[in-house]
Amino acid sequence: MRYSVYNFVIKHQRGTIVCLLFLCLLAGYHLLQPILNYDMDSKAKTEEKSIRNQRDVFNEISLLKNKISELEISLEQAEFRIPKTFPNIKFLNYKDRKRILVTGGAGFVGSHLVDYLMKEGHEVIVVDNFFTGRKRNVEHWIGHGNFELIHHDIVNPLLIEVDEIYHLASPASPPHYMLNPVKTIKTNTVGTINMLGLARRVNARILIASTSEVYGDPEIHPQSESYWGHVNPIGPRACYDEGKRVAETLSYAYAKQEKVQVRVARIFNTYGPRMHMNDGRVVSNFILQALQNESITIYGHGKQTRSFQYVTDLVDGLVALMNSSYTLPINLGNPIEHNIDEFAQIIKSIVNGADSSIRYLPAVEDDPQRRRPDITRAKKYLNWEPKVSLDTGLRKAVEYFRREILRSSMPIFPKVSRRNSDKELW
Ligand SMILES: O=C(O)[C@H]1O[C@H](OP(=O)(O)OP(=O)(O)OC[C@H]2O[C@@H](n3ccc(=O)[nH]c3=O)[C@H](O)[C@@H]2O)[C@H](O)[C@@H](O)[C@@H]1O
Repeated sequence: MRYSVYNFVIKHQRGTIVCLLFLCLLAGYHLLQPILNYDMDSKAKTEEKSIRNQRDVFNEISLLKNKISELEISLEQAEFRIPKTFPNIKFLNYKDRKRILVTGGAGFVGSHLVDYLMKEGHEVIVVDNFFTGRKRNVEHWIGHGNFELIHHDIVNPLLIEVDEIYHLASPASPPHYMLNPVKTIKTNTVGTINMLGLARRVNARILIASTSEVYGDPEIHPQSESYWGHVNPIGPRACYDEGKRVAETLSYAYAKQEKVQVRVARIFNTYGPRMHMNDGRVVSNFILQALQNESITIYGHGKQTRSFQYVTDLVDGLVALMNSSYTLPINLGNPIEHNIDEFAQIIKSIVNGADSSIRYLPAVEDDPQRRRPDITRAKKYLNWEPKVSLDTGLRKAVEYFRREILRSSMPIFPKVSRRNSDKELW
């Protein structure tokens, strides 16, 4: 039998091979089919997955693109706001360099004083609660080795080591100081006690920023330092007027009892760049109204008078007073007097194209009717008098407010390089 199968295979060699091949192919097909099917399934799935992945990647890319453009905007703003180099300063050796504290140093007057002291080469410590002060006013010094900014309310004690203190912290614009009268009184009384206490502890000389408002609605004209004033102790301005009067009283009590070296500046109306857009005082109000062709608001009859000094003149006076040996109060102001009606016309003539009408509003309660400093003392003891004319100063203020309006109307601040700009730091 075995022999016959063998013979049959030998005899039909080709047919047998073909049959075997066919059987092998059949078996192979059955064996490979699941694998082939699986491969096709997985290929489809992989394709689907890769499409999904591509979609995810695309979404992520557009999210990242949005993030990048947000970062680009922030960077552009930061580049504009924070110069990479600092304004030039003088070099002072260790012996001449003082550590100077400026309370309210991020405010309008304070920040101009900080610029002056920094440029002179001193170490300056600014303390501000940012109620009316703004970081922006001193940001060109942030990061400088001689500069320090402390967010602190002087109503609470402060323990630092300094050689001199300029105590300027307090809101000064009537709408601001009337907003929270209790806080205004606290700042000028408790805050002043804290600063006088600090001056006593570290044996520092302290300059107190007082005000023409200590004269109230004056019955003497012009006002000299010997005039005791005419203040309504319970009126809406009393929180500031009486607060500053107590600050002066405290200063001389500490001088007499604790031998603290005090200097007292009675500051008259001051204006210039870095005043707040919503400061509410006459200079900023009139300029902003004229620039925007809105009507100019005069409170009362407009015959009340003021004398306006440019901020850098005031800074020169403050520094001269601090460095002098004169200890009684000193008026710092510009003796050129204008009534508010005239002042409105002056602003209109300086702001090109201003077409504002004049609108008379009810008078402000207890508004001082005449104010002009007698600066005989300042001339005699400090050799100081204002240098900047009203026209020059107002043009700078107008330019500043023009930029502020532009700035507040733009989503991204205009790219203006302020690097090494020693002239205009605002
Ligand atoms: O600028 C300053 O340095 C002084 O400003 C204020 O004193 P005040 O003179 O009343 O300041 P303004 O609010 O600018 O008022 C000046 C005059 O203009 C008037 N005014 C103000 C704003 C306005 O829109 N329209 C207007 O007619 C006021 O009624 C006032 O008669 C502060 O009380 C002082 O401490 C500060 O030293």
